[in-house]
Amino acid sequence: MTPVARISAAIEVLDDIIDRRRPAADALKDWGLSHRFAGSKDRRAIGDLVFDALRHRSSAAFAAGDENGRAIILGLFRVHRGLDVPSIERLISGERFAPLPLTDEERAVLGADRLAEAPDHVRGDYPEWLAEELGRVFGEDVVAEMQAMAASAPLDLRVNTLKSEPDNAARELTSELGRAPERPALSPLCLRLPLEPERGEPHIASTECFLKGHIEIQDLGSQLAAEFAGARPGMQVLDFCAGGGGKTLAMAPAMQNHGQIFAYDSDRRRLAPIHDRLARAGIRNVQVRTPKPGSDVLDDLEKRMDLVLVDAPCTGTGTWRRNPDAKWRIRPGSLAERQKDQAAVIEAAARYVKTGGRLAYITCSLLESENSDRVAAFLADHPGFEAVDPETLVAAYETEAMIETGDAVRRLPLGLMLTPRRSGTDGFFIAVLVRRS
Ligand SMILES: C[S@@+](CC[C@H](N)C(=O)[O-])C[C@H]1O[C@@H](n2cnc3c(N)ncnc32)[C@H](O)[C@@H]1O
Repeated sequence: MTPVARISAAIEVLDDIIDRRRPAADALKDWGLSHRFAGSKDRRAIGDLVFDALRHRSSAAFAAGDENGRAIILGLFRVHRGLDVPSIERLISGERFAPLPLTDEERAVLGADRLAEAPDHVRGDYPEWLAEELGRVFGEDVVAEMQAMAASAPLDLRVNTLKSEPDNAARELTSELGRAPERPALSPLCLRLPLEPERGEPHIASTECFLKGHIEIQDLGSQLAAEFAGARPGMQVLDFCAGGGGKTLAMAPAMQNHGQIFAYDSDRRRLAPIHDRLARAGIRNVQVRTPKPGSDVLDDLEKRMDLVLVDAPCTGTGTWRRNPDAKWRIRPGSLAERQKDQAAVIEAAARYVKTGGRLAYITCSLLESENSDRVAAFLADHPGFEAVDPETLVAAYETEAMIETGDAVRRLPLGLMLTPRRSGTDGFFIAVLVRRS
């Protein structure tokens, strides 16, 4: 396909997403099935353009004066790819399968550079109904924070210190991929591969480095959230919402395979991939507790844990860089559902914390109604728990990792927040509570 035919295809897919409220992945898959002549490079280029358009959907539509697929693509070129109107005209006209040439009206709107007058939620590309929530956490930084959330994300890897160490893993990866990973200052264990649209995402899962368990794919924010929880050698730890095991796999090396992690999730299908991942990583101190109907598989752990990690189900607003479709699909009803889940999950998890033990509450959400409010509500009902001062959490990590985090980690009254703008990570919230009685 010619580049301009790919633009037409992206417009078609976007219209399908918008008109039929379809998930982007489904619309792209269907387009591929009905256009079998398109090769893998075409599909990747069309997918990249569609996802980029979704990242900037609101600002691009505003700049082009309409909300359909064509307007969003035109606005994207104008505002986010820096093309002036004559360049856009040249880009889309003249060939077979090209979008129709610009109309006079489109030319005028695109040329007017109206975006500076747009409301915050348009300039920051987030849903209007979340303006109050996001304003509450970010105040006057809301547009800058959300613009950073609208950028695309790099691919982060965590070095598994049970099997390798950062310099070796970086060398190994460089020789396998033909490019050197970056080393983000916030963690000695993170290797980062910035996105290279021309080459596409490297297929990490087929590298020797990955297959031998030297590295894991994990956003730096998720790595840091596990670090702040503070798992140490010899501890008894319950990962209460273990899912596919991202946090368990990060905590086990921090415990140097000493002590015990119990990995549990109420959904056995989500837990399933953890077995292979543990084996590949050479982890020996994890017991997976798969739920069984009619039996309490955590019964013996009550009030025995040094650390209980609650990586709570949430709206995932902190992961919009990777999943821009989700930001336009989230509804108030789903936020309310998640808040109920969070209250239930933190309550259920607390019974396993021993006196003097810690309860770490983590979300990949930016919304205080899923973060500090949930922690505050729990503390109000459970006077035996108190929040660890966020400054203390940062200081402990800095000592352990031998780095200074500066302003990259934001201190909220009850916990820490990571964001793309500050920490160059997905958005995460982490609070740690201690059980005093
Ligand atoms: C954010 S995901 C966990 C991700 C995982 N910790 C990781 O790092 O890969 C939240 C998990 O909570 C689980 N969950 C939801 N409600 C739960 C409950 N009441 N008890 C235990 N797990 C629950 C979900 O099945 C889901 O896997």
